[in-house]
Amino acid sequence: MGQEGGGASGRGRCVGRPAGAPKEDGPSGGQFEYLRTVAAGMADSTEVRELVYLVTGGCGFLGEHVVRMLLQREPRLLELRVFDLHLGAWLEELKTGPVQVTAIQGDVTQAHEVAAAVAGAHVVIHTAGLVDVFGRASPETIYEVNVQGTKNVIEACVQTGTRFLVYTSSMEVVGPNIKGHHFYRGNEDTPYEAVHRHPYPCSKAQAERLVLEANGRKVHGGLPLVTCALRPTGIYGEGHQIMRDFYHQGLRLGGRLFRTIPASVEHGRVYVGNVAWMHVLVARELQQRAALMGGQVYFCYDQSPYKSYEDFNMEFLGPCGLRLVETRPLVPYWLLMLLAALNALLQWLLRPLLLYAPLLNPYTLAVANTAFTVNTDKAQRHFGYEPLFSWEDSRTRTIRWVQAMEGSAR
Ligand SMILES: NC(=O)C1=CN([C@@H]2O[C@H](COP(=O)(O)OP(=O)(O)OC[C@H]3O[C@@H](n4cnc5c(N)ncnc54)[C@H](O)[C@@H]3O)[C@@H](O)[C@H]2O)C=CC1
Ligand SMILES: C[C@@H](CO)CCC[C@@H](C)[C@H]1CC[C@H]2[C@@H]3[C@H](O)CC4=CC(=O)CC[C@]4(C)[C@H]3CC[C@]12C
Repeated sequence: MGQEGGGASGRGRCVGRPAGAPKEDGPSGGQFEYLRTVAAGMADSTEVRELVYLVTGGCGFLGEHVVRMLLQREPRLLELRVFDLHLGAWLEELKTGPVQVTAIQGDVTQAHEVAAAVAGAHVVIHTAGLVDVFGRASPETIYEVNVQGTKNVIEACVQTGTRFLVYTSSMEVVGPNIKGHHFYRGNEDTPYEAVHRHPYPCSKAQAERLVLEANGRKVHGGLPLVTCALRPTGIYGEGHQIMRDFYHQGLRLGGRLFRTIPASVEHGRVYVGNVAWMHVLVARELQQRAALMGGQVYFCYDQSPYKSYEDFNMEFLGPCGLRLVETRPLVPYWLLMLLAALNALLQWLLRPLLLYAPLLNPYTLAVANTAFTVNTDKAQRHFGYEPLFSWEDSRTRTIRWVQAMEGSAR
């Protein structure tokens, strides 16, 4: 097996043991024009339908796009199992096509529920997770879902004989680290001190390590388990809850957003449709190129431009009437740090009464102010990945989604 994982290979360190608490509902899916088109254009091929796929977290922001992309672009699909704590009503519309779509309401922290869902599947795409950097979940459950949940998925594959496992990891497995080191146009082999303290990156790093270390384990039936991990940078597109939060914040402030991050601090972003496509492609090619791809990590990338987080968001929010005030942050960084700390204190004080989880907290401020961009072609070299959606297409689709939200916001 080709070992390319080196510096940024996720052999990171976590300071302190992470743990977590239940996550809020992910955004309901189904209302995006592209996704409806994808569903309508379900794969129609002469290939034999014989494969069973399971997507955990299949009703989440990314999960929904993966589910729909599989239906459109995996012609060998016989059954698609969608496993999630919160099932979306939109799943019903997918049950009219040639693929059997099985909705399974379940919890990845419950090993028996995972084993029942995995049994008989040829491929598992594990996207389920608590994506929380806002303090909504206590550390214990972040660990429970992201690490123990992943252990349950791995053991279910081994016990039931499922041989192919794709894990949705994250750029956060690498960085930004707690020292604020910039990661500039890095790749999967770039040396970087991946040291974390926050429960979310710690849990993702531990889960990724478990998945990669499971590669080659014998599953029921004696054949080896083949695993790999995909590391998206900041995903954007139809259904992105944080983009929705920024939009509504701008509406509340009279159409203005106030810059808090220097324009020079570039943050990697990738369109959700391209991330979904990479999941579909890697799951297919993993079956053909196990020796090369097994145990590997791949950053998710496309032609989305390198910009600061706020400037990138304005590519979509600007055409929808919002304006980013000032070309440089209005308030000094030390004052932002103070405000972020006050938000964290308020969250702690109010927790017995209500959940106060603003976008600005010490962790999000530090991450947003640390450049992290990737420049790699490993996915292209290993399994022929090319983005399915151009930057222009990704931008147009996202703008249309915000505009559709605008209609509902009036
Ligand atoms: N959103 C982003 O920018 C990025 C996300 N990722 C990863 O992508 C994956 C999906 O993230 P998103 O779609 O953004 O999040 P999301 O919160 O929209 O989707 C996560 C899904 O997992 C489900 N889930 C949560 N706990 C569960 C449990 N105990 N049992 C079963 N299902 C459970 C949720 O109900 C939800 O549908 C996550 O693993 C995340 O770490 C990685 C890089 C960037
Ligand atoms: C100064 C604050 C208020 O203006 C910061 C506002 C932006 C932040 C909310 C985001 C900046 C960077 C984002 C993270 C990044 O894209 C990497 C991620 C990877 C994941 O796996 C999950 C999401 C996230 C942690 C993402 C979350 C939001 C930001 C911190």
